[in-house]
Amino acid sequence: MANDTNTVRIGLLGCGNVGGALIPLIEQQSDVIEARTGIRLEVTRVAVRNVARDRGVTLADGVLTRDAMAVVTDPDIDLVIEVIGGIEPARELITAALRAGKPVVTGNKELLANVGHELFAIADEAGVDLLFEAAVAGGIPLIRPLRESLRGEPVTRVMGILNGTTNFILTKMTEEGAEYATALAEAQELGYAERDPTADVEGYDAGAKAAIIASIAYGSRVVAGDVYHEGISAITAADIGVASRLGYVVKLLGIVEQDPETGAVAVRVHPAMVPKHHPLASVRESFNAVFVEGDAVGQLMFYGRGAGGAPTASAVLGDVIDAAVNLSKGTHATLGSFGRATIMGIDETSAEYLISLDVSDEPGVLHAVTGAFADNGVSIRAAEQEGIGPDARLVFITHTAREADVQATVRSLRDLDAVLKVGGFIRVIGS
Ligand SMILES: NC(=O)C1=CN([C@@H]2O[C@H](COP(=O)(O)OP(=O)(O)OC[C@H]3O[C@@H](n4cnc5c(N)ncnc54)[C@H](O)[C@@H]3O)[C@@H](O)[C@H]2O)C=CC1
Ligand SMILES: N[C@@H](CC=O)C(=O)O
Ligand code: NA
Repeated sequence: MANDTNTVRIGLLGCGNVGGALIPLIEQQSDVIEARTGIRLEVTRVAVRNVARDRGVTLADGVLTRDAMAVVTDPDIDLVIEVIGGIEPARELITAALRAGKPVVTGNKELLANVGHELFAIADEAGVDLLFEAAVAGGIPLIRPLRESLRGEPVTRVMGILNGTTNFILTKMTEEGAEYATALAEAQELGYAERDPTADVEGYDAGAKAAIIASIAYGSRVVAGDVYHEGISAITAADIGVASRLGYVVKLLGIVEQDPETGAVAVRVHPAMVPKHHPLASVRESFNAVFVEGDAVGQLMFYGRGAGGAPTASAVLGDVIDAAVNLSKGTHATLGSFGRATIMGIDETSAEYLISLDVSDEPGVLHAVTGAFADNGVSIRAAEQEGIGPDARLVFITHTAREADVQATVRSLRDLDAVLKVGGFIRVIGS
């Protein structure tokens, strides 16, 4: 912080969807922020990859540079915001900023879910903030409630829609019959998707967010590699149609649970059929929603814009103000020290399952198929036949069953001569 003024001079790394929305927001709010905190925020330097690009924000001469490390090490910079994304050079830049005693605000879930523990240790050692509300569920305040308000809560489960891009795609496919590729292109155009949208559609982005949530909710370190994930790229219009006919919508869910006896943590991301009456079913477009369930507090739901430049910039700015106030007082927030979590694999989790089968039209098929379920200890809650003759398809929904048993059932079904194809396999959550 400049010695003789109340101005906190910000070095902004990245000026894309988020950085580009943050600059005008800071300009618009700076008088209010100063009146409330006594601190004036000033975006002093901005690092981007391509300085020639028109990014729709007006910056004074000399503010833009391609050299992000020069911004971090500039003695005129008090606080650093990282909205570049990816592991490197973000990791190197944040490390350098923290070691120089500069608080950092980031929206980079990929980085935090992989090497967050290393960066938090450096921040603690340096006695400065590393804040990241924007990294999980964009503009929704979730990290602060989890780490502050719910600190003493025995959290049993956190479950939610954690990726705006995939929720946008699924909404367009469900409501408008849009093609997957067209809906993805629109999400990219609207600034929701990651630079490489594979992270969104294959569940890595939601997985990174789920790992961060698990670490904070259970106070033990969960990393991206611990998360089981399936994305939405294999979801077809037919899957969405079957789900709809049966009274469900398809959502990409992140689920974080702890075994109350062993303390082991299971973190998974996969498409799921959610009953139409469930609150998560009504979460549309780029909105996110996160259910937190605790023994004492019961059920909480956090809802709002999980992606997009302006909502994410809002979360970044909240952190920037906190970090600036802490800097002026010589204090900082701390996450505490996290040991490594014991991880429970997907095999040990439970859900209901929809399994659909293309079968041959011959006597005894139903008997053989239901036998495969029974042999593996999986009980059937509902069954129906779609079509007749050679096009017949059997659709089953199980009672709650262990994933390992259901996977064994699917293997048994594939071994049956009468089963031509296991055409659909999707977990059912929230019944
Ligand atoms: N877009 C969204 O809805 C959300 C994004 N985030 C996160 O915020 C971060 C930024 O996201 P977006 O703004 O959407 O990305 P973007 O791709 O639109 O912008 C990235 C910016 O970083 C700059 N950049 C890239 N490499 C650089 C380098 N080596 N040196 C200097 N500048 C460099 C680019 O020139 C660009 O200005 C990512 O970590 C993302 O996961 C988090 C929540 C929501
Ligand atoms: N690509 C992400 C952006 C916010 O985290 C998403 O679609 O949710
Ligand atoms: Na958030």
